[in-house]
Amino acid sequence: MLRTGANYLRSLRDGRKIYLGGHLVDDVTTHPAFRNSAQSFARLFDLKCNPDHFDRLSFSEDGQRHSFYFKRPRSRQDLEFRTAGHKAWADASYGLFGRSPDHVGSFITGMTCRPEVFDVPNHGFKQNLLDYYTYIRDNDLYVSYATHPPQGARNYSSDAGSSFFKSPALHVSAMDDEGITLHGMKTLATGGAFCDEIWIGNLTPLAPDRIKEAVTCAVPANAPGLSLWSRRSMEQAAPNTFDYPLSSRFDESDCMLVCDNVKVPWSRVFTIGNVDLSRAIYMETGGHYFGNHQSNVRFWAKLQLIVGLANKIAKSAGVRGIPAVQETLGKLAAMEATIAGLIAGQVADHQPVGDGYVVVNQRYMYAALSWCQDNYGLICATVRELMGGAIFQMPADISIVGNDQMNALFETYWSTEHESALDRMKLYKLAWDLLASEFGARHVQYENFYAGPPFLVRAHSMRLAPWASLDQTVDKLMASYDLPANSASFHHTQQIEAAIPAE
Ligand SMILES: Cc1cc2nc3c(=O)[nH]c(=O)nc-3n(C[C@H](O)[C@H](O)[C@H](O)COP(=O)(O)OP(=O)(O)OC[C@H]3O[C@@H](n4cnc5c(N)ncnc54)[C@H](O)[C@@H]3O)c2cc1C
Repeated sequence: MLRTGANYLRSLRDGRKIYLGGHLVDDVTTHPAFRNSAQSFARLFDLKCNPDHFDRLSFSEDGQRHSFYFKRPRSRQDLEFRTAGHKAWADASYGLFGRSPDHVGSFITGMTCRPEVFDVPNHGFKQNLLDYYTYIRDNDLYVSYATHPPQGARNYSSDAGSSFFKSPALHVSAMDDEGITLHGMKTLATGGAFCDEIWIGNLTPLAPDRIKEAVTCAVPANAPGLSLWSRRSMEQAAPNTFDYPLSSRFDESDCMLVCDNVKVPWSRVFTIGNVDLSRAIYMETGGHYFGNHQSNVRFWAKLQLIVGLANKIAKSAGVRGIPAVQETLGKLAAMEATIAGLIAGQVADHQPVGDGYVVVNQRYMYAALSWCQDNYGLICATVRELMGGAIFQMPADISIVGNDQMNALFETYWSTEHESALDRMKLYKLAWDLLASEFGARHVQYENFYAGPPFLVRAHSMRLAPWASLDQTVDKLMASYDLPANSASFHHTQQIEAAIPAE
């Protein structure tokens, strides 16, 4: 089934508990902190149902139509289909929704490509995963995830054996025949305000004694006892769309997940009590690779917006003909081509996974992730430098057009030969919102941390690098030469010099 935007919006009115400071949000589809962004998510759902995009954004299986990211790929063509779907969706939201439904949806799809990893004695976790995949696929559900302990948690001893578990980190506080009970806090469900379901897990490695935290499960966003503590809403802080075109419409939300005796039936539990397995399920299946490939594609869409903006800014400022500026634009264009190439390479050099499935090239995917982490801040700083002081030369806000006399002066003095004053203001307001506003600053932080801190992302490249073959390259070169022909006399001279006492 493919859900329409209207159907999706209706399902968000489900009594979920979202706190904005001390205020309980009654309905995210109408609340000024969330309503425009909810509409932007709804448009993604509508795009899938649009006949023009039908074949690109959905596929048929088991007699039903499904969203593209639920496709389990068996060939390069299948991978290309998935990548094109991610790109079309990311283009529709300009790469600004990091956790669009195809992110965690891809993680879960990737896990089902090697479900035997979930197979542990006395539990039906493998079947639970496959059933959950079918459930979210057939109902076209949007899943977000919270997979890290809260920062404060590392200062507590886990005290796993005691009945009183001191850490604030989310953990299993009880279990019975029906299922498990969750208590505590988890970091950080981006999209939490807008999703149907939340996947709870562990992408940060857990210390061996933190067994109670080693749980993987899924809960509906309106589960009794679950609350989402949202950061400040940038949508609400934006006075209008002209001055803040992105904050006002693409604020995807980041929420801490707080569980107060949340009951989870066994059918929604995927790992429990196994510290290593709770993390291995992502890396030893297709999960981490499909999910983060989506992130690479989404980044590419955002970079295309940024590089396009840089070009327009250079034209608007009348500096595009200057060689140094052209060099800067060339550097940005090369960066855009780099990420495009890294994405294409992942598909071209795909790898087998599980029983007949394929996954994007794992090393290239992590290389792209690492490259994005290293370069996003630099890219933003480069374009901000191109902007000069433009934003501060503009009137405070769009209310200028409401004053005829002032507006006439504005158009007289601020227009250029090729651009109206209003068009210039529109361009710079957009650039500022993307690169420098609170929304822009959040994106810098997002690109640096959403896949875990940089040292953890680099650890994946360390883990997968073909060290033996890299060493062999060095060995081969070193074996191609030896001691100099006159080495005997060379050593003799050295020995004599060493034997002479220093004065
Ligand atoms: C905007 C945003 C959105 C996010 N969305 C999600 C989401 O949807 N789902 C989700 O699960 N998570 C999400 N995250 C959480 C993200 O994965 C974590 O922020 C990340 O794992 C870092 O954890 P932390 O914030 O607790 O920082 P910490 O782990 O406390 O790190 C703080 C600093 O210390 C450094 N540091 C810590 N330990 C080490 C070490 N051993 N060696 C070297 N340096 C170290 C880090 O690199 C960092 O610079 C999001 C984060 C951000 C910022």
